[in-house]
Amino acid sequence: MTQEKRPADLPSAIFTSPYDVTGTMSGRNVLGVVNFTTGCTGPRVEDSRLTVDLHMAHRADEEFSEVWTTDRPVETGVHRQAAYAHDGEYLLIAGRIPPAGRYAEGTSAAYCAALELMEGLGYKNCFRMWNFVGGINGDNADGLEIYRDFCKGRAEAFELFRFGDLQVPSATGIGSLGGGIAFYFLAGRSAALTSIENSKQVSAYHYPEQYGPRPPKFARATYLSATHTDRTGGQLYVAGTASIRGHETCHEGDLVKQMELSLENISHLISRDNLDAYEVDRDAGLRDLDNIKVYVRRSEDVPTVRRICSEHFSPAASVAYLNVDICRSGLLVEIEGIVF
Ligand SMILES: C=C(O[C@@H]1C=C(C(=O)O)C=C[C@H]1O)C(=O)O
Repeated sequence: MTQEKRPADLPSAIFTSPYDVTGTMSGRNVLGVVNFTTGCTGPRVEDSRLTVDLHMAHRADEEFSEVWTTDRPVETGVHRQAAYAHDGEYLLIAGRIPPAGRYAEGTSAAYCAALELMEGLGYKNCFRMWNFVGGINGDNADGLEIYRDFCKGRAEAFELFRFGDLQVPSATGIGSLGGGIAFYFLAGRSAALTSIENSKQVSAYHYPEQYGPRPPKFARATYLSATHTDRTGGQLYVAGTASIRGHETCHEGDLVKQMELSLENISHLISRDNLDAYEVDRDAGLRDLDNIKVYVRRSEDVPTVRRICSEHFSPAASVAYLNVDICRSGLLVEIEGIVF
């Protein structure tokens, strides 16, 4: 971990054992604890701490917690079904849509509640969203794939909030082992953000209709900095990235090639070549990534995925492997991370 390098005015998170959350805080305040665990419960404020349980682990030995911390004092609260915590500069908000036959309406309502709260408290710059979708590749009650159903609801909520495509945050939309759909968002008050696309991929919000009635609305990455003029010292939040070129799934059935293309997509995304177009003066690489989550569809692929990751990521980086389904049934692996 490279926590000491992080500017105090930008958010930071670490991965830790769920049994050691308090021990690893070194005097910082906790904005929220996201548990990747063996069951899903609604987000809540527990011991004045925002706590989220996501059903993303098959066994106790796979569990971990992602802990967001801050130097500033934290306030927590509950708004409709969402629970949140904020420190005057950053807000973490989490919600959940319980298991249902259809998700678009519930997603739109839950997203609207969260966006409404963000707007009301003045955290208008949402820079990262994570979505955990139970039965992601299964069908809803109308025969529409659950991921596509979710995308429909999300697009509707963004429309209601007049959230333009160029403002969408980077995101992850990934399978979970149960519990309906759970999500958490990060938003800033005064921090500046730039949405970044990958010049080698079609923007997700422009995917053609073959992938569902409404496209997935997210950016490939967001650059978050204390001010608009800071084009060097900010953070890069890399969205869940898979073996997709243009808008097409590549290398179906070939794990190693999918890993290579996913890594290549991230390399290009955070390289000077791609960032130049956004006036972000950075040339980052895979070795700069931290808080990496690697989603692997087939459990038997995990050892190979681990080996390939160890060849590309810094040995100091935190990397979590999660054995869950991925938004397109042809995808075997997906990777996200943060350049702090
Ligand atoms: C892998 C892709 O999409 C996935 C789905 C996302 C979503 O719907 O929010 C975001 C990133 C990925 O987790 C992709 O389309 O490239």
